[in-house]
Amino acid sequence: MSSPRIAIIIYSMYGHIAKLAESVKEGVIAAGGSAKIYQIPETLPDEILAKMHAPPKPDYPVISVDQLAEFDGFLFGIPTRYGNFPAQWKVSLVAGARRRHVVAGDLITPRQAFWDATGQLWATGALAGKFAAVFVSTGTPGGGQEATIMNSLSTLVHHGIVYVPLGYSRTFTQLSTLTEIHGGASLLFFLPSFFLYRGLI
Ligand SMILES: Cc1cc2nc3c(=O)[nH]c(=O)nc-3n(C[C@H](O)[C@H](O)[C@H](O)COP(=O)(O)O)c2cc1C
Repeated sequence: MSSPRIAIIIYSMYGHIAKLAESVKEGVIAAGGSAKIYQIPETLPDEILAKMHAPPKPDYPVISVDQLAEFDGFLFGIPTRYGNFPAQWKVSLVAGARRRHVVAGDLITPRQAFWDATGQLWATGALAGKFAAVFVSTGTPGGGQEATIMNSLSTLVHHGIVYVPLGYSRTFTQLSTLTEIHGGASLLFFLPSFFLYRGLI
């Protein structure tokens, strides 16, 4: 059986998700697979990013929504915004979709957010039956890691993408330890179940 084609797809403004993505990739390799890291398009103009003290973007290829159908599985990296996607991933409110950025007095129309550009894929079921997991970064330990993942599920469900949970069956020790700070969705632990789900190991 051929290896599943896995895309690690991230947005990272300050580099934390990018760093996590490298660990996630190591986890895929350790589980016997391979994966490539992609980043979604930035929607903010450079002037705004500079005001937000954002460092230069990581050096990953930018993925378009049309490429999603080429993969069997996804690992989505989301830096939380109040327990939800950042607008680069998905503009959650209708009002937000009409938002304008003001730069030096000029109005700049933001680019369409990644998930918001997947209507055609949704309507044709192009991503149905593919597999996905989500990893997040937050600024604070109780900052909404699980809320962010839960809020991503509606998008996955609409596409018919199967969410692969971490679960506790193989991770109880790691997730119940009180000796270190950790989240509840460490990809290194979840990945073997991803491959099990695919019947690959
Ligand atoms: C508008 C906004 C909202 C945020 N909301 C939260 C939040 O609810 N909880 C939290 O812990 N961090 C929050 N953060 C911090 C980001 O999650 C954090 O900077 C991000 O995970 C860093 O990832 P990155 O370095 O890959 O961009 C927020 C940041 C911004 C700009």
